[in-house]
Amino acid sequence: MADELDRDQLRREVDQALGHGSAPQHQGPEQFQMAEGSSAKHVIGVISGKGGVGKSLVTGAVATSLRRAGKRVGILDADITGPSIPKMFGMSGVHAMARDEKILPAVSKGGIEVMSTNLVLQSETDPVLWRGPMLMGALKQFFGDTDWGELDYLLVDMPPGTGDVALTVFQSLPVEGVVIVSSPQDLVQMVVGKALNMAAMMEVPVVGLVENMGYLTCPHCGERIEPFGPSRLQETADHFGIMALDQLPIDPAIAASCDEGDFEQKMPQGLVAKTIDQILAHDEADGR
Ligand SMILES: Nc1ncnc2c1ncn2[C@@H]1O[C@H](COP(=O)(O)OP(=O)(O)OP(=O)(O)O)[C@@H](O)[C@H]1O
Repeated sequence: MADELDRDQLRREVDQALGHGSAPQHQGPEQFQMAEGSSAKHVIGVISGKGGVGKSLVTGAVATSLRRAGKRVGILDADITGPSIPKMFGMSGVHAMARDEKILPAVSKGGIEVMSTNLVLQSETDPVLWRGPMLMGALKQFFGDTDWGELDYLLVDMPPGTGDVALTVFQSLPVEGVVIVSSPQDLVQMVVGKALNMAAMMEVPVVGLVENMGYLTCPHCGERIEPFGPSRLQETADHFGIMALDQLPIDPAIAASCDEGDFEQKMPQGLVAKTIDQILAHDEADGR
């Protein structure tokens, strides 16, 4: 018994020494705040069950479409170890500046504000060899120490999968909805279920499902070719009880404009029309 008491006493001392003293055991995750003078009416995440399915492309397309619709738009590139947004928006070699202890986001030609690891690295080919706490610190700074100004939409390009940073985005940023991006193979393999489960567990509503690279149009005869078979977008969306949004083709011109940095200028009109309708409908329903 005496031994038991000693152990309790020891635990209290250890807790106190570690600063856990009398703090409640379950305080919940830290909520990141935007810097003074900055705000976002809507924070929307773009997620995927695995990498390389076109999540950044869809983030960029949604941002470009909202900007073309006259909205004030920012992109927080939370894909911290594999950022691809700056290149797409012609910001290769651009470095974020600081003013009054705040980071100034880079601004695209069309007026989209961007914050990304690539804007703070010496060179965009430098590998990001950061461990968990640094990744979280970067995310917190990108959200909270950046001079975003007053945004209508802050889009968050999430890291692929369901790792630490993705969970932190869900827990610490006021994400009001997520767009899920998938490839035709994901729909077959139900990889999309992983992303959906993460959103459900974090209690974040799903805007809908986008299928990328499901078909291509023959450049000679205009025929629609479906290399992976007929689309399963609607079937999968129905299965999970979410909305089927856009189907994006495999388009070499899109890939080229992402590489050349003029995606914003060259993006075909209506590429993510259903997604935008859905996002704006929510905006109108809010009366904002
Ligand atoms: N519909 C498409 N047509 C042509 N190329 C595409 C299409 N979608 C994506 N790509 C190309 O595929 C590559 C990967 O796309 P993207 O970076 O958007 O994927 P991601 O899911 O964000 O990847 P990661 O998970 O690694 O961040 C890019 O080079 C992009 O230009």
